[in-house]
Amino acid sequence: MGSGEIGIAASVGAANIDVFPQVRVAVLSTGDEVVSVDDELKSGQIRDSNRPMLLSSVEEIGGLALDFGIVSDKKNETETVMMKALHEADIVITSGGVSMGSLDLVKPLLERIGTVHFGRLHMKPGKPSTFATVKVDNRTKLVFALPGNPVSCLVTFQLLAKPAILRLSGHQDCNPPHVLAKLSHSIIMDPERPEYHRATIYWDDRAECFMAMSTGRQISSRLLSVKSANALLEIPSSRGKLAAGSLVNALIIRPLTAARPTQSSSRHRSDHGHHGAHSHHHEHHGHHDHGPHDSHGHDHGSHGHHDHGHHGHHGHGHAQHDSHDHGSHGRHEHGHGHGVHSHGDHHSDRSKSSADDRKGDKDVFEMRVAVLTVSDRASKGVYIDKSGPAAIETIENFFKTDPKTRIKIIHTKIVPDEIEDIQKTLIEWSDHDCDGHAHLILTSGGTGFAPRDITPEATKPLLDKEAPALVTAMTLSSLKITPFAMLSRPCAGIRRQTIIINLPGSVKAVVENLTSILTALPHAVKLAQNLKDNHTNSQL
Ligand SMILES: Nc1nc2c(c(=O)[nH]1)N[C@H]1C(S)=C(S)[C@@H](COP(=O)(O)OP(=O)(O)OC[C@H]3O[C@@H](n4cnc5c(N)ncnc54)[C@H](O)[C@@H]3O)O[C@H]1N2
Ligand code: MOO
Repeated sequence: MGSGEIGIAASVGAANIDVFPQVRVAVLSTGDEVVSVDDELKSGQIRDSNRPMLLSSVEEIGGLALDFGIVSDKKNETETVMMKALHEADIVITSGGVSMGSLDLVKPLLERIGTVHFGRLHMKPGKPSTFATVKVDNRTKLVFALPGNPVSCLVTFQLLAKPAILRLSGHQDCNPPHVLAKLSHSIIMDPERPEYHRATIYWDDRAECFMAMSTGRQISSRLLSVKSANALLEIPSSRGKLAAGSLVNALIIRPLTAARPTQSSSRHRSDHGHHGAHSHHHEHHGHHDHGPHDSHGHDHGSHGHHDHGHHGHHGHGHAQHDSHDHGSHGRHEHGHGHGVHSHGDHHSDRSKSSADDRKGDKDVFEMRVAVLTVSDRASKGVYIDKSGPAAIETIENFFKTDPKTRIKIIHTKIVPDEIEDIQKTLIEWSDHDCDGHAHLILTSGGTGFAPRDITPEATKPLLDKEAPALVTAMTLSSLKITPFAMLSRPCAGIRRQTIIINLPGSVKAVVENLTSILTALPHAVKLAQNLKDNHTNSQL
């Protein structure tokens, strides 16, 4: 009952009315690596964000939340706590321990004590979500065993557990309400699973429609992707992108507010405003639908958690492992306040102010980047080089809102597909002995199968160490977009203190390949310079 209904009851003299009892929901976290928020965090451990998140989600919708704490990955302990929870609650919600690892004990336990109705869902995030019923004292109890990844946990709570709690609380309409919303930017779809993409929905007075703005990188360990999210966009599984301006179904998970979202969590969104119906809010800046503007959580996303997945539920190491990979993303959150503003906003003003904010900050790392375009025709002026500028735009955009990294383009050059020209330039840019060497050299072009494509052959002999995983990362992400990615033969590695990375020649491929590795580069560059990098939080 809301206040209106209470008023009606009062107006007819109904001082006492029959209501449904509060639904009792037990919440527990599983995992040896998981520690409570007030415990000291040791190496290999991760703070329990799921339990506080689930407890408050239950209370938000009127349930009675019962805290059953953290259960270690021991068979007996899991069973004892589960049985206690089942006795005391109508619904038990667990998180973690439901994928395929040898320590993922929850599913086998549920199979033993009850009926598992589903143990996997074709959705992203939330694939290992499990639902079971268990008969206790002749009453049927519901168990939602949700994935451990915090974002997956919250999303599946919204989609699976919340409707059940509402139903048992007596609500008739239990599914999340939905509206159609227009994407304020493009989104790269997941070729395998339909995705519930976290977004902020707001009404646009001028366009007279709801707009949906992604919360940024969608990897399921990154809790910042649920910050300020009031909707889950239903993104179909397919190849390619859903263009800016597309209408999507948005499931509302939190009340809409009157405030237009500020540009928050993602670098990917920094220039989206100019797409589609939303264009009047921004000064145009000439960027178009390139990769870095997409919200393409799945590229990173799937790598991240599938990797963990293969190790199953052996928590140790994950948290630490994660922190390098994902940690750097947290920094991008500082974009707050830049972005979707009212009329007359100057993009250039925004970049200036964010650059100014960072000026003089000792923590800011200035990454010296050099870009070499390798192309016979561009070097002769037969066509204008677009790939070099695309690489520059991609890297600059990516780090624009990163308070800790500033990009300085120190050289650009176009050379023909000649080993000698390429090597001469790479040596010059990396061997400059005083502080002037490039931290990062990106080459574009000459990585294919054509007879003149020799950039990798020119690069390889100059490297002191190869970095094949950078190439793997690029290949894996590009293969999701096109099978022709396998026809690129880049190499990457370190010469002295300079990281050199070959990128393919086409603008699209440059953007896609570069985007897939940028997140790791500041850390890589600092390591190559022998500089310390800070420890970061894997859930941010
Ligand atoms: N062989 C397969 N492996 C995995 C699959 C699969 O289908 N086959 N699915 C992957 C997907 S998708 C997900 S999601 C994860 C979920 O696995 P679990 O539910 O078993 O979760 P854990 O391994 O226990 O944890 C995953 C991740 O989350 C961290 N975690 C766990 N609990 C908490 C908590 N309370 N608060 C914060 N963070 C938590 C944990 O440390 C891990 O890093 O499985 C994939 N694998
Ligand atoms: O399905 Mo997992 O829940 O993608 O992260």
